[in-house]
Amino acid sequence: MAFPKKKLQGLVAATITPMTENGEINFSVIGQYVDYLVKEQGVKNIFVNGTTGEGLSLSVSERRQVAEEWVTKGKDKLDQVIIHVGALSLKESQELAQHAAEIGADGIAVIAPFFLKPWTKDILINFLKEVAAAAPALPFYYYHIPALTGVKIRAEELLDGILDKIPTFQGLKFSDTDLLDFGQCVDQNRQQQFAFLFGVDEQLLSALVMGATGAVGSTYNYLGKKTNQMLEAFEQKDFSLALNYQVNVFFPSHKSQRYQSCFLIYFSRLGFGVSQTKAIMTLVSGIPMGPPRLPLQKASREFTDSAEAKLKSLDFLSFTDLKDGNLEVGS
Ligand SMILES: CC(=O)N[C@@H]([C@@H](O)[C@H](O)[C@H](O)CO)[C@@H](O)CC(=O)C(=O)O
Repeated sequence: MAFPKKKLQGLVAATITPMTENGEINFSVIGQYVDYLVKEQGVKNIFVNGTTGEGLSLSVSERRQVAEEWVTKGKDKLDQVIIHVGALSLKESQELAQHAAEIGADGIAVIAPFFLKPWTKDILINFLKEVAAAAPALPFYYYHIPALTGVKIRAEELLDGILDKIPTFQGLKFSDTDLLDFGQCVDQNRQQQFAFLFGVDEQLLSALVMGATGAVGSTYNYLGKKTNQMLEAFEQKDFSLALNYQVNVFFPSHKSQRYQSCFLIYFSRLGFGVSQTKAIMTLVSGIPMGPPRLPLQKASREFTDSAEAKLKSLDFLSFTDLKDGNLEVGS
């Protein structure tokens, strides 16, 4: 099957679903959100209704509306809009896949069903195949996130011969820390033009070494610009600069001076997930993301106050030059 679209590569922001204080979806800020990603973060690909977007906590009707809003507002601004259409019900998943095709999305992604689970590769493939068939003109991505789905079938095993079963298969979104599995996926599919999109932001540099062609993640909503600089350094083979970005932005040593100023490590100590992502994105972008939906809880006041103080101390919107390995602005 020939797709007219160019290969999905580079950074893909896993979008947040903005909500009002009373838990309804706040469609009114999505246009502004698109502009923020493109202009402030240099990110032109998005992944909608995934984990960060609380896709599985939305009704089917809400998922359709959210997808539609992103496609509409992203028209002529974004390069690719990928819609996550995974669901426990095959029927719902197919409906969402068909809908994504109708509204002009650029691709669909599906996680493994996670309540009544597929226990073998063949069963999982059968499920994915049925969903993909509902949108036969759209590129299909498998979203591998075993820690959340509990489906531990190795991605490398799943990819073996996948085009025979799912002709629209275009790539893998790999949200797991098993870099051996990821590396094998890349290595064993060198003949194919698949996209290998890594989903553990703090480990992206290692995944680039293993052959990642792009990345999907929550932090690219507000760390897109910085991470693009890391991708550029990697591309230029300036590995020490690339490492500097990854280490400074995501995981400096606990003992180092930088620890106090590091972004993700600092926040992960306070507890980091979708709720905290919403709070940080609101602070950094100025666009209200609102609370998450139950069963998630709003980030605590303690977290938000502490995050705000930290962001101010880091002068977060204007990082100093990382070439010096220095992120310690005003702290
Ligand atoms: C479990 C989880 O939410 N993982 C995130 C990461 O971007 C994660 O937030 C980041 O690596 C920080 O830990 C993404 O893989 C999820 C994602 O892409 C999505 O929202 O679908």
